Amino acid sequence: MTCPPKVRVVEVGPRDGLQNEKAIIPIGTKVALIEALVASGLTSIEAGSFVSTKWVPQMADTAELLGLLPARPGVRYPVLVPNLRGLEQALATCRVEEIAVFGAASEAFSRRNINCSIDESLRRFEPVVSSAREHGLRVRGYVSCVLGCPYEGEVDAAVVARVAAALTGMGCYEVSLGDTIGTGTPLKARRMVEAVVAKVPVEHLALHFHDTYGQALANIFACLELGVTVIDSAVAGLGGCPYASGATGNVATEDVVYMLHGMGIDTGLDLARLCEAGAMISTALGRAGASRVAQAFHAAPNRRRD
Ligand SMILES: CC(=O)SCCNC(=O)CCNC(=O)[C@H](O)C(C)(C)COP(=O)(O)OP(=O)(O)OC[C@H]1O[C@@H](n2cnc3c(N)ncnc32)[C@H](O)[C@@H]1OP(=O)(O)O
Ligand SMILES: CC(=O)CC(=O)O
Repeated sequence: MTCPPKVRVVEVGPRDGLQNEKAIIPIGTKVALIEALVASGLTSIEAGSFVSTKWVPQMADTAELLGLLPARPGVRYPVLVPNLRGLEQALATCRVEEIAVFGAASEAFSRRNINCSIDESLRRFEPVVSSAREHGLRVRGYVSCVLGCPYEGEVDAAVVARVAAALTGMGCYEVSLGDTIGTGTPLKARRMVEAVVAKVPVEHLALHFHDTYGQALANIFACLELGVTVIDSAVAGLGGCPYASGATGNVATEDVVYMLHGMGIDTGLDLARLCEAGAMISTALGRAGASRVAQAFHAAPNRRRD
């Protein structure tokens, strides 16, 4: 098997991980989490979203949060932006270097999540992407429901490829492929990425897999061989989507990094510190983290963690 020598991990815990928490998380806890993630070597940490605070109240403090994060050369705190209003808010913080627009490969999910059809969403994103780029921001794109939809079931990989190509075409430097409800399995994931790679160069793709059915690591493994070198994950396996009932968290960053390091793939990350960040937020949330690697290290504290 040929795998990339190096993989970039994009941490989405503070946004995707926390957006679905019922109790409002104190801003100090979010800052402490992000600081702990920075200490582990992460350089791309998705910090929040500029979306309707009625729809996702947990992200209502995003502007204030960004203002509390020290600027660090080489570290970015991307935010989700669904429309021009969100972009204005992001630009007003003077802290945002990168935004992400987020579409879907399922009509029903698109309507529930952002209240418009797939084509309407792409039309809506175009001025957001061009204006963001004019302001010097990097823009990432997401496609949700790439391996299944909570409302429609099966999703056609050709639609995933079409949406990913549209996002790339309008100027997204990278498109992250979201298995929002974690129903994917390895061969299906591989075939989906192959369909996308026929339209978007693999260097512009990232994997964003949720672990609802415990398949995320296997799915990532299956896609690494295709040349994908960017993986989204959330420390302690935090997460879920408010519009995908029953979906659990993202694949845990600790588990991804353990697997990659075990395969000789460099991430530049400190696994022990990632476990500390995961323990910190799990304690704050009052529950055990979902990372199997962190649990194993906790049970055998003298084992090497690199
Ligand atoms: C897979 C994932 O995890 S994706 C991430 C989770 N999902 C999300 O974050 C999506 C949340 N969805 C939303 O916020 C909404 O669907 C939107 C804003 C994208 C679109 O909603 P629409 O109702 O079509 O927008 P519309 O322009 O009509 O505005 C509706 C309300 O939202 C407000 N609004 C619109 N855009 C924004 C924004 N970017 N930030 C804050 N408020 C906004 C409007 O002011 C209006 O408020 P009001 O009801 O008090 O008058
Ligand atoms: C925007 C996202 O969070 C992507 C997904 O999980 O579908």
